[in-house]
Amino acid sequence: MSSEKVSSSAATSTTTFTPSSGAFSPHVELAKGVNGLDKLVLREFRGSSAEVYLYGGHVTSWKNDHGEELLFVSSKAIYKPPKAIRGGIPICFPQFGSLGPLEQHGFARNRFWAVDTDPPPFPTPTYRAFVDLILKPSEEDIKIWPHSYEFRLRVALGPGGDLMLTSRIRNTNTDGKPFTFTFAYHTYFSVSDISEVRVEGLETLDYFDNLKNRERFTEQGDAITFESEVDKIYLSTPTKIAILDHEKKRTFVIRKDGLPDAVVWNPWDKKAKAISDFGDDEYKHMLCVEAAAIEKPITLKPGEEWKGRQELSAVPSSYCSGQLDPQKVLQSS
Ligand SMILES: O=P(O)(O)OC[C@H]1O[C@@H](O)[C@H](O)[C@@H](O)[C@@H]1O
Repeated sequence: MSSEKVSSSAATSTTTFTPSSGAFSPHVELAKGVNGLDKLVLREFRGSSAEVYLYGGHVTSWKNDHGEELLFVSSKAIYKPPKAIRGGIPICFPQFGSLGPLEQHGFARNRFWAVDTDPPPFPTPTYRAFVDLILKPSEEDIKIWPHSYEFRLRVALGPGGDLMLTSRIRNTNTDGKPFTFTFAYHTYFSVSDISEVRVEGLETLDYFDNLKNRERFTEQGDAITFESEVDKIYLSTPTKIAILDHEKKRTFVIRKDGLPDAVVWNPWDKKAKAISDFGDDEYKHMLCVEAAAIEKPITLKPGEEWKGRQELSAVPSSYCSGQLDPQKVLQSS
């Protein structure tokens, strides 16, 4: 199946540790971030980089080989529990949004993850710059979501600067019980001006509109552009979605696997003012396009594992010289 559920009764052994400098490859460095929080900095030799906080297993920076930041992080972001960091790539698990009894977007984004020193083998190519993190429930977590799991997150930077996130979630319940979850990579892309941006790949699809009691609608045939608040969950989306930033002459391409849905969110001016860790005008410079599994929640029996992957590329303007042709971007492999 596309979400790559793998059944296995083999017990997995995990070693986690609090990182110290020198524990990683030359492409990965442990550093102190805001408020003294641990972060891992990934660097590729051409100059691209990424940063991941252990708090939230949260990617907060992705830069191309010119050192340009490709993700949006709010100037008002609070790097402190229980608030998730506003921007970058929060992980929504085990619940997307308010679609269940847990706190909004679940708790993975405001827990401290650990470095996984001995992850099970990866089916995807191993890049030089990568880090493996793991989240397991604490006793407190089990009180609010009574399940045992291992959530492994690999963050990898490709030689050309592509950013890959792979999540592997395994049910390790010993009581024989399955569990069910929804999931999203809540990626905040940095854009020059939201009014100049369009999204390709979601035309004609059905979506739930969060601003209209999650009623179901069908998108028109045109590329999606922005002139007011948007909060939609597109269903059964293609494996590639493109975000075209005309002013920056840059196209982001999202490739995804195991994540059929895509959330598109921009709070616009009024909602922006109501979000305490978000600047009043910052909505102009961000767009969330979130690879997700929401409409059909994932159920895992004990021993089963689910995998969900997203790969982000930023195609520079020269590549799209003249007119941007999203179809070519979408059709290329
Ligand atoms: O403020 P939060 O909890 O990070 O959520 C931000 C937004 O996240 C989006 O994914 C949701 O669709 C929105 O409804 C929500 O407002």
